[in-house]
Amino acid sequence: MFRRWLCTSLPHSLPTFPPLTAKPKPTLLNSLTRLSIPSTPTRHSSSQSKMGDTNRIPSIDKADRSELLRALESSLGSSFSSEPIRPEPNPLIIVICGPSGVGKDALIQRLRDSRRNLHFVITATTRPKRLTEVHGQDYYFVSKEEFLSMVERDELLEYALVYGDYKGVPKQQIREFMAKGYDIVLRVDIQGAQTLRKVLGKSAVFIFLVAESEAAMVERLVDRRTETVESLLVRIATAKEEVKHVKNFDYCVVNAQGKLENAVKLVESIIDAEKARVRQRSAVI
Ligand SMILES: Nc1ncnc2c1ncn2[C@@H]1O[C@H](COP(=O)(O)OP(=O)(O)OP(=O)(O)O)[C@@H](O)[C@H]1O
Repeated sequence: MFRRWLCTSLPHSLPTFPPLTAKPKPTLLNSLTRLSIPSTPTRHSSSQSKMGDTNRIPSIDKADRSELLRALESSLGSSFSSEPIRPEPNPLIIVICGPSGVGKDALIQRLRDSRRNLHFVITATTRPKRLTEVHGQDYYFVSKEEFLSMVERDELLEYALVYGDYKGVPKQQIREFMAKGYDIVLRVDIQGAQTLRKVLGKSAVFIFLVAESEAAMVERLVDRRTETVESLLVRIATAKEEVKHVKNFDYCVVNAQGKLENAVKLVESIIDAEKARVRQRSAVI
C-alpha cells in the first residue's frame, strides 16, 4: 500500500542517483533514499534550473515565513498565485421527483430554509390553488388558455397533463437564475423527470425521493387529508408504479417517517459532492 503511494504520488521528474558501489538489493528503504531530494544542490546540475537556486533560500528553521516564501518564489522564478486551484463549479440543475405524498414539497421547503444560492423553479399549473398555497410562491396558477399559449411560444422546458391538469417548467426562470450563478431545483412528477432526462441527459442531477416502505408512503398521503377518496386511489395506484422508475435516477433518497431532516441532509451532501466533481455537469437551457 505504502509502496503504491510512493509510486503514484512522487513526481517522475525527481532526480535519481547512480549507486556509488555495487548495486544494492531494491528495498523500500533504498527506494526512499534514492527518491528523496538531496540536501546539496551541487550533485544534480541537470535539474538545477527546475529546482531553482537553493543557496539563496534562507534556513527553514531561522527565516521568517514571508521571507522564506519570497525566497522560494524568487528561487523558482515565479510568484505563488492566490487564484483558486479548483475552478468555480458550474451551476447545477437538480431534479427532485418521487411518488405523490412522499414529501417532495416538505423537503424542498427545508432546503429553501437551510441553503442559499438555490433557486426553486416555480412551476406553472392549471390545477386549482389549495387553501394554503400562494400564487407566484408555490405555483403560477394559470388558466388552460394561458398555459397552452406558453406551450405555443416554446416557453416551457417540459410540460405534462397530470391528473387532468397541466403542469410545466418555465425556461426563462432557469436561464435567469443560472446566469446569476444559482443552482436550480426542479420539482417534477415522474413524466416530467422522464422528459427532462431526454432534454437534459446527464447535464442535470436526478434525485428520486421515496418513503421507507409502500405502507409509509400511503399513510403519509392519507394523513395529509388533501385528496378525495377517488384522487387518493389514483395517486396510490400511480405511486406504486412510479417507484419502479428509480433506476432512471442518479440518486435515491429515503424520506423515512419522522426523519425528514436526514433526507434534507442527504440531498445537501449530494449537492456538495456534485460541486466537487472533477468533470462538472454543464446544463444549457
Ligand atoms: N419524513 C416525513 N415524516 C413524516 N411526515 C412527512 C415526512 N415528509 C413529509 N411529510 C408529510 O407528508 C405529507 C406529504 O408531503 P408533501 O406534500 O411534501 O408531499 P409531496 O411529495 O410534495 O406530494 P405531492 O406530489 O402530492 O404534492 C405532508 O403532510 C408532509 O408534511
